[in-house]
Amino acid sequence: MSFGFASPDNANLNTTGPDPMGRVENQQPPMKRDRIYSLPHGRVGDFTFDEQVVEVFPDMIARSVPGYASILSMIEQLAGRFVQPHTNVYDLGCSLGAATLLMQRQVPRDCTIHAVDNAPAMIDRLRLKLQATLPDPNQGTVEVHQADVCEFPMTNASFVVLNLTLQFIATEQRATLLNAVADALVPGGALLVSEKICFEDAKQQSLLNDLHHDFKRANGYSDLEIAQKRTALENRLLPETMKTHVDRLYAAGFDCVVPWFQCFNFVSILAVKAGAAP
Ligand SMILES: C[S@@+](CC[C@H](N)C(=O)[O-])C[C@H]1O[C@@H](n2cnc3c(N)ncnc32)[C@H](O)[C@@H]1O
Ligand SMILES: O=C(O)C(=O)C[C@]1(C(=O)O)C=C[C@@H](O)C=C1
Repeated sequence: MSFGFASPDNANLNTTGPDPMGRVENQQPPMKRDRIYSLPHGRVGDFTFDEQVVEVFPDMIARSVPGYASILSMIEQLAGRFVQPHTNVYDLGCSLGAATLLMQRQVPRDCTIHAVDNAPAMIDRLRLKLQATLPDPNQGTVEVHQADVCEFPMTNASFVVLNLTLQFIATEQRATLLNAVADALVPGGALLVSEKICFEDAKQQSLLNDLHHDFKRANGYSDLEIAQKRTALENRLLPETMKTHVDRLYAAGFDCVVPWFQCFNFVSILAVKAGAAP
């Protein structure tokens, strides 16, 4: 089945590489296709961000998350708006630094972007990627940290990104993490949270789940791949409702909480701290 939209599949991602947004550019190395769940697994283990996943991650996320490239593009735009001079930017659960590298284009040299992830394979690959990039003296610097975002100290932050990361944190730890982000933000600073969500209404849940699976099928995943990945994520990716997210962000002390993006069961929310930027 093929649709008219520019899916990662019809963008021919096998022969050319992605830029940080997952768009096609010729100067990048070829992106490896995700075939992790293409053959039957005797027992499907819990999903982990290990070497095997890291190897195919850009292809996997682009073919699995509807709107991923759009969200990344807007993260760059939002960084341009919210990052304040002499502050820190945090990319929590940075993976291979897709958001970090886009934000860096908007972040002045007196700022530091802290790219944080607890998966050693992700961090090793990100460090190699950064070593291969010539630093631009006009842009902010990137510091890479292999750490648990729930324990990572944050201070003097103007923009914080949790792009598809909160969903992997134990639900009982989420409020503490969001409170820490709200405390670390300067007045007028902002947090962006992108998540897979669930729905209280059974019909909405079933419809958007089906539409997500149609999206995956249209991007070349088989029913077996979809089913096995679903099993692998069952205890690892724990979606919550939009109301749970919004209420918890207000409870953390944010002044304005607004869902700005939704594609099927994936959303992105912007939460702004009160006060004017100096
Ligand atoms: C779906 S990926 C995030 C994608 C990435 N933000 C992007 O925009 O391309 C989730 C990431 O969160 C990381 N992660 C999950 N739990 C974490 C934790 N407690 N501390 C740090 N990183 C975590 C995983 O290792 C993984 O790289
Ligand atoms: O929900 C799914 O089926 C997914 O594959 C989603 C998802 C995510 O949202 O992070 C899960 C694991 C990978 O990181 C890439 C995509």
